[in-house]
Amino acid sequence: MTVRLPHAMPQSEADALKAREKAMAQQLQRDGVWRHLWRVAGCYANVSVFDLPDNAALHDTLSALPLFPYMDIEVQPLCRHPSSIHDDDR
Ligand SMILES: O=C(O)CC1=CCC(=O)O1
Repeated sequence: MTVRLPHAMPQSEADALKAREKAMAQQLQRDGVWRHLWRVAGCYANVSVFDLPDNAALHDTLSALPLFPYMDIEVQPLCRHPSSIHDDDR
């Protein structure tokens, strides 16, 4: 996800959006839905792993994010690799 806030957006509006995004992201992590959240070094972007039952649920989750209107999102479907030794890849 790459965040592209308009330069003209007032700082207070941007700060409020980021605070709502953080609260939702942390709740989704507690719920086990947002499994990984990594900053892309040097960019206002992240790489995330979501655990959801299907594409419709992923779309509903992503489009409910407060920053959704201001993000370019690229989705790559993942599934368990047969050689993985990590239980949490299931
Ligand atoms: O900062 C970002 O990459 C966008 C974002 C995702 C979760 C969050 O709190 O901010």
